[in-house]
Amino acid sequence: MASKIPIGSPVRTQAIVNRYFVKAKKNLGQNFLVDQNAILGIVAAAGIEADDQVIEIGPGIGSLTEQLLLAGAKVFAYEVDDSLPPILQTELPQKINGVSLADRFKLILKDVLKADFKADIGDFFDFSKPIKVVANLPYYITTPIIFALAESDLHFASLTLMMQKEVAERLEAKPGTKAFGPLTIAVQTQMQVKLALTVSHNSFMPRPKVDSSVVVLTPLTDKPAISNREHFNWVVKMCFSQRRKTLNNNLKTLVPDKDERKQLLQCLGIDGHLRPEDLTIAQFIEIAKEIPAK
Ligand SMILES: C[S@@+](CC[C@H](N)C(=O)[O-])C[C@H]1O[C@@H](n2cnc3c(N)ncnc32)[C@H](O)[C@@H]1O
Repeated sequence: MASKIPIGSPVRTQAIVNRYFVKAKKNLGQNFLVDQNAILGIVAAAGIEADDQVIEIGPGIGSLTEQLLLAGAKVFAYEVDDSLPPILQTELPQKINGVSLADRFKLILKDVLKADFKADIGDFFDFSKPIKVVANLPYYITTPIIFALAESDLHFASLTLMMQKEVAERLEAKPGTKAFGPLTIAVQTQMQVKLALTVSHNSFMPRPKVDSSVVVLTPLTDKPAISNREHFNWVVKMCFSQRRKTLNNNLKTLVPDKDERKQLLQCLGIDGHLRPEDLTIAQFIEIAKEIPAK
């Protein structure tokens, strides 16, 4: 039996890939982190402290998981690739500060988009305490998982998520910019968005085509009142249906009558000649309130 890979080794990912002949599965968004600075950067951005309860999405071969455990977190992980758990069970530290791995780490083989968090996690976590989500996300689930987490009834302290740089830019965009759109608005009405770090594509194995960013999302304590979120998201989507056209044009589907449209915009004090990206989030909330739900 080959000797154990040292805990916290900066070449851990490469060593595990070599030892277990791991072939990254493109269809599962497998881009394993090889850059120790990036891994430690994610743990720092998440502000992991002893006994933090962390949900990790896609532990892969455990490069990030190991550092979460060493920082003192208790980790519950969702993974879909059934070839990986045996590697994790062998290569993760068997004891962390005198506590056994089984008491600090639990994995469920399940698509996180089908998660029933409280039922899946059971008594592994104390749900009266806040939970942190930390993940180097498989890119293909970035948007749906953010929506699913935002809608879940778990008490989150924060979501620290690695994603494609371009998606991160959309999340933190300001009005008046090209990146500002329905995703920005859906997220910023629920969470504060902070860009923590940018990670070069060279930090992954295999190397993706584009760079990534780590974003920290923190639930807003003072969320704007949006009574029907589905309706709100739909109105916003319709307002952006033709980005290059004016708001007045985009509103035609929602308010077909020209005079009614004019009156609505006048009443709200919004210039119909503006492009949708030039409106503020507060203005979208006002528009949605005036449009009857389907
Ligand atoms: C980008 S890799 C990250 C691996 C590891 N955390 C790292 O940073 O090196 C994404 C991981 O998510 C897993 N995954 C893909 N789709 C998933 C899903 N729907 N639910 C849970 N895990 C998923 C992949 O198998 C892979 O291990």
